[in-house]
Amino acid sequence: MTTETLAFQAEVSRLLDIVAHALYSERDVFLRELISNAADACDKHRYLALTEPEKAGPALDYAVTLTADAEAKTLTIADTGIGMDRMELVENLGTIARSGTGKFLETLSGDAKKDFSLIGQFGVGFYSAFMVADKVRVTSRKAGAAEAFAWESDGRGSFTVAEADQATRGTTITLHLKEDAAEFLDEWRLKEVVRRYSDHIALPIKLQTAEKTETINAASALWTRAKNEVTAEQTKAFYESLTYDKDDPFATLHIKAEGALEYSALLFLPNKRPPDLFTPERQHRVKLYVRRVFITDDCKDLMPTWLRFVQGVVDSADLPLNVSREMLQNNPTVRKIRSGLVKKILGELEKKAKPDADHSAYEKFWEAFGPVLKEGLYEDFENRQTILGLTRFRSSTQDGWVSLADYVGRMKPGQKAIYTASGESVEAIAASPHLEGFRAKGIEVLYLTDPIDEFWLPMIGTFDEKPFQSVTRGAADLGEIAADGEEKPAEKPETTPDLAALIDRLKGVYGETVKDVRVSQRLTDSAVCLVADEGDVDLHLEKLLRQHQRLDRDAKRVLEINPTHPVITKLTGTPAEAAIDDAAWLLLDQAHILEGTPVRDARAFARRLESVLGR
Ligand SMILES: Nc1ncnc2c1ncn2[C@@H]1O[C@H](COP(=O)(O)OP(=O)(O)OP(=O)(O)O)[C@@H](O)[C@H]1O
Repeated sequence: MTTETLAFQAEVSRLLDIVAHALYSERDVFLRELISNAADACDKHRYLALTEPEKAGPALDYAVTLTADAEAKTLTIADTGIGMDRMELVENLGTIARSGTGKFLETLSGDAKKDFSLIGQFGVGFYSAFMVADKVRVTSRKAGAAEAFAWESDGRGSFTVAEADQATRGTTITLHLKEDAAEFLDEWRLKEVVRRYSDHIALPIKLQTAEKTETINAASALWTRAKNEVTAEQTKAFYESLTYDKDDPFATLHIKAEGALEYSALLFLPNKRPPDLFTPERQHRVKLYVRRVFITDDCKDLMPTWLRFVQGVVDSADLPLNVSREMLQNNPTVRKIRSGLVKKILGELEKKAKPDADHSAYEKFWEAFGPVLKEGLYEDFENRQTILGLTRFRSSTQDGWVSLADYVGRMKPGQKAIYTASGESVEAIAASPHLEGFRAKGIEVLYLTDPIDEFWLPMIGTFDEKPFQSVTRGAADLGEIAADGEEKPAEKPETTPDLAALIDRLKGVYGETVKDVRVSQRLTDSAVCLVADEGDVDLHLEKLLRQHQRLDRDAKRVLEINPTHPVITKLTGTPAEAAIDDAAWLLLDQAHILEGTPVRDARAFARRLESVLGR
């Protein structure tokens, strides 16, 4: 026999060090993690037996068996799942493959009592064994293999792997319990933990004692039972097992579809974001079962990416049991199920978003998942109008969140468009000069702060037949809208010959640097601002594209000037022959600064500023 000693990956060592020395708030979660791994391994084997029976080996009943040995002070968790070969033992139990562990470690640092209950969420659940054990031995025999291997470690930097004896397929984890973890030898304590965390596991969890072996969980798939046969506690425990969220979900959907398409589903809309919500994979988290047999948690077509926060299970009666992952791609049944689920989820959200429903609950949900749901505005043509109705915005005239219907109801006489302003934050947008004219007339502007907003907005065009109009693009025609308290819009002031002459002189100075110079209707306090011409890339989008190196040249902007501002009136009165170059360039630079983009030539800017100050 050869015993090989290997070092843990540095991140694992760090994690184990924290695990071993922490004070725990809920260390019984180790059992949930190990049982969940064991159940996953059985699910994987069941799928293998259906799709590649030649690799599966002999049939065995699927079960997870717990055995406590009071004398040896050990607790074992054994399964008849897919098992691991030598390489898998080393890779799965010695390294951390998934990202996000760093984040988990961060949540654990500091002196506070450690919350390990989230450990499984970060894909490192196995290591929670070291919360209760000072030595862990894993023996495993992979499906179809003749030999077995044993992995062993005290969690202090290294582990060993050697050949082992094991008569049948599967994995057995033996925990040598720490002195203070003897409670996990007690039959009642084990039963209580299993009932709390693992009752929903759809295969039997057995407790073996000297006298007898008994099944200690309900072992039936919750989602296939009738709604009235499932208690609120069972549903909640299932939700917690999926999300690690101890609070109630925002919404629960227990669906039973019958007729042309037969499936059941138990889906949850959570309140809190999972840590990987914005990773590039944008993977959803709904598991696919076929007649209670787990098939995959990676059926891309089952749920659109813009609903990737939905958690739960879908169980189809129409797909074949031996459906392969390839067959699930572009599968018409899966597509129909998805379309049904999306309708149900959106219907539920519409109920929750109704004006007479609990506002704060919907807004909390919106704050967590609004940016994801908005991806649907861009991606899902069919459901676009429904999603638009669910969308909430911050606004220039209201506290809290507003809907488009609210906005349209408040539009001013003469107002034709829904005005929007984009930026990094509500504060940054609120401070922008582009809003001055809107504010002066009491016209509401919706604030858009999510990067996705720049992408869906051009696709949408209108809501309730009102076009969307960015306050930083095009010529804002506020002249037709009456200010608060006024009957009619004020007459537009005529452009005086002096002002027209100033505009010509400015155009002459700027040459090709700007696209145009014109009188602004949106400025009341500031002297100048830059806007995007109709049809050009809007200002905020340009900034975003540049941050991602997706833009190689600057779009030319229109400079708007405020004819009532003292600086502009002074320039208007300046004799035509006087040079206004420095002032003109300083105004343009100022417009760039206000917009949050760098001045074009910092040295020239400084020189001009000094020269003006020195006069
Ligand atoms: N009983 C088992 N049988 C077979 N493989 C196992 C077993 N326990 C763990 N593994 C393997 O070890 C890997 C690591 O387990 P760990 O609990 O640390 O994370 P995970 O299970 O991948 O994450 P998550 O808990 O989010 O599913 C698993 O992905 C699985 O491949």
